[in-house]
Amino acid sequence: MTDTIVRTDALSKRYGDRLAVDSVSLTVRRGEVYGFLGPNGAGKTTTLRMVLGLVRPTSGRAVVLGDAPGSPPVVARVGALVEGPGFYPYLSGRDNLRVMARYQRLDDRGVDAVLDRVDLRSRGGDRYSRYSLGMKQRLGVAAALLGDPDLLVLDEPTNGLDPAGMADMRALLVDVAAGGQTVVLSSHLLAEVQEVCDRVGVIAGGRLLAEGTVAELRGATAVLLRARPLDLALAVAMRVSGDDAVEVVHGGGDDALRVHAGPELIPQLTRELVGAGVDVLEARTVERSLEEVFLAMTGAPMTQPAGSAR
Ligand SMILES: Nc1ncnc2c1ncn2[C@@H]1O[C@H](COP(=O)(O)OP(=O)(O)OP(=O)(O)O)[C@@H](O)[C@H]1O
Repeated sequence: MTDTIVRTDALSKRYGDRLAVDSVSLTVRRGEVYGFLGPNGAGKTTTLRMVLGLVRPTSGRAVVLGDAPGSPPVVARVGALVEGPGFYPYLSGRDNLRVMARYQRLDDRGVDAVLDRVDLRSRGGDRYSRYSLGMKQRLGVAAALLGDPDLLVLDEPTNGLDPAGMADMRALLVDVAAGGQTVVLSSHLLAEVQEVCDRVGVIAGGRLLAEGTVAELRGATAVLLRARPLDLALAVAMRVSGDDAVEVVHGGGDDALRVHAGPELIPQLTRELVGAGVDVLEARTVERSLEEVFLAMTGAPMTQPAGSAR
């Protein structure tokens, strides 16, 4: 069995003169939670739709579970939540899933199992229209889990959820991946992707800008140093770690040094600084957030203005 669950090669989609997805080549491996991250309009949904066989690529191709997207053997092994699922408001969550199970020629027994997995069993008899948004989203994941698929594709599964609902959803996705299923989710929320995903693909303007683990994308850690006097500290830090490895960072009237080095340099740095008569107020390691990484890659902030998320 191959360990590559999804592979796209130069996958592109053009709508009129707009290239919605521009030569995206990504790889999703078995058992991981893969985050497809980008601002609204970046091309996430279109890419996921091509991976699901719902949209035909203009050029390039996708291979899913070793086969063409949308082919019957692949469809049977993929569960998806792309755009709101069509649930009947007046039926209970359980009955909605029963309808879907029948539609997929699955027997009813799996219904309670998936309700259990999304922690909705005790509320399975309630009408869908009475569910909170978080419960509705979890029911959507339950529907995608029917038939025990190898791959779960979720478009913005936490969109619109409150922090508690997001935390529930994250825990659910980690649990799904721990059970051996592969999860691909899209999101425009960096913090969320940072917390839950093993690997991330960053997309903007239809192009895949980077792909890797969160740690790889953030790059090496740095040491943040608050010391006085700063100019003497700068000279010492440059002597210890090289001229190019030190920069002055300005923040709220409290300038500090950022030294591009790992935590193993902190003892030597502080020793030399103190030896040179510098007062060391703080020395700690810092990692770039994905937000900073995104900014460095695109020159534009990732965060959307409030209310612009769909
Ligand atoms: N059916 C379509 N016809 C024309 N243009 C489309 C169509 N679907 C998407 N687009 C355009 O393609 C671009 C990418 O859209 P897409 O929905 O894939 O982005 P996204 O990253 O999923 O964003 P969002 O989070 O807002 O859904 C957008 O500019 C969008 O307007």
